[in-house]
Amino acid sequence: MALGGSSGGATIMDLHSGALSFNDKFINVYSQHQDIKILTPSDAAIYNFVKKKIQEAIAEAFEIESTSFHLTHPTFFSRLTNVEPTTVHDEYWHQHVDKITYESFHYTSLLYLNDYAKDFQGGRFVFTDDISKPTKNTTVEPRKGRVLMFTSGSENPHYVERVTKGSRFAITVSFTCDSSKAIKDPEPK
Ligand SMILES: O=C(O)CCC(=O)C(=O)O
Ligand SMILES: [Fe+2]
Repeated sequence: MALGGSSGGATIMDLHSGALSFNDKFINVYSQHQDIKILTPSDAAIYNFVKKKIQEAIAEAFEIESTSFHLTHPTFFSRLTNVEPTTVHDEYWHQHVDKITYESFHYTSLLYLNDYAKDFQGGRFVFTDDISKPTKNTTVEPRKGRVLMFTSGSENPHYVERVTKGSRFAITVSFTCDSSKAIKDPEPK
């Protein structure tokens, strides 16, 4: 992320494609920085180990076979801040359904990399019961190492509160049941 960064409040780096926010657009960090090890063999091994653990946890929680769903794209790091948005990509606080935003998703997981209230203010994850007229919320406070897993359809509309202070880091690890949308584990780049 140090090689780019949005001019607004949301920076993403997709491990699969190499898309990295850069001012108000995206660059491909893999093709533009071939001289730099973006993903070392040990980074890739850690990612793939964590992905496998999350996949097993989803299989257990939702009582499905871990072989029946696969990693899909995008799978990305995110950094959210209170900087004013410059494009719609920066507006992370809108309610949405992941399956609509990211068509291939069936299971979404988030691994939080730093702590709500300590490293940043705001930025809690909120499930709403009705996307057009919410009447109740379930709120998740990001904490380093905490994993949130949910099905990506219209049963789980959600949003992220605006960050008011600090930087919030997370990684989205997404899964599909459609084997034609499966991607290989990220490799060293
Ligand atoms: O970072 C999060 O907690 C969730 C972000 C989100 O909802 C998304 O990228 O679809
Ligand atoms: Fe989402």
